[in-house]
Amino acid sequence: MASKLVTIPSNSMIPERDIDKSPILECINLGIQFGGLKAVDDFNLTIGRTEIAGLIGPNGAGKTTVFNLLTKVYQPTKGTILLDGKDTHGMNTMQVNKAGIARTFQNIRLFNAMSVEDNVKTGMENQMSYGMWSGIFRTPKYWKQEKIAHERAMELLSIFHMEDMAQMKAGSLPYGAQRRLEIVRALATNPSLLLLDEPAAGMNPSETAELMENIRKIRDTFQIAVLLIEHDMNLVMNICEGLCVLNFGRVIAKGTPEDVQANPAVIEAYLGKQKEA
Ligand SMILES: Nc1ncnc2c1ncn2[C@@H]1O[C@H](COP(=O)(O)OP(=O)(O)OP(=O)(O)O)[C@@H](O)[C@H]1O
Repeated sequence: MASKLVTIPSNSMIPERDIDKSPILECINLGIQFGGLKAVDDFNLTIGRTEIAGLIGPNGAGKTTVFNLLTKVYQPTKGTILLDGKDTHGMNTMQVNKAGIARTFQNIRLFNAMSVEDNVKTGMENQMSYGMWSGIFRTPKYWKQEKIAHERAMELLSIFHMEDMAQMKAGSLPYGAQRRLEIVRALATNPSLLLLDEPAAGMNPSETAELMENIRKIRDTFQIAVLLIEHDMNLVMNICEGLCVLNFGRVIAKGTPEDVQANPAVIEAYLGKQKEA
């Protein structure tokens, strides 16, 4: 047990139950520079296999840039990202998704003209093994995989009680349901780490409360890790087991929500500003 503990960085936020397992994500001295701007610098973060972690900080702190680095929208200028112990260097967005990272976006990005079910199925494309010809000629292999995809899509939609919406156009859903659909689509890729970029943005308090329950349910059901960016402090403090606070691209605090809330640097950089608002 002691030797396993040595591999976990002392300042990590990993919860007790994950401490004897290898972390799902390790960012080591990660950084990216845009011209003269170090948008993210010396970013170190370790996430446990079933941890719900939060990435917070003021506007422009570098949170979404971290997500873009993890998902290879941007290649880091320096540092290393280990996903389940494997270096993701050189991977592209599709490859890193196949390796286990899925995300949602700050601004909803659904295929509005497609049905809810088909939106979910787009998340499964990585796992489909029938070729173009099977698709065109609708071979038995195609229908078999379609049946499996349909059942899986309905099962995932049921997490959010959205089965009845399966045939509706995604663009016609109410706002909160569109946000939930984005999460379902991300889950359809079978991730081991789910990145949620401001999942509660634009939601009313009861939708936010339901979202919190659903994030916990996702973690418990699929035994995966969740890293979320969120400005809703109530949600963050309630649901996250560990928090990492960014300011001007650098980590200024890490720890439990209680530790972070009491940290003077955080109060000044972020929470203080919120209180004044
Ligand atoms: N492609 C890019 N080119 C140049 N600068 C960029 C690029 N992407 C991000 N930045 C800059 O990097 C910094 C961090 O931006 P980022 O969007 O990651 O912040 P954030 O913490 O997610 O902010 P918010 O909470 O407002 O979404 C900002 O100064 C932003 O202007």
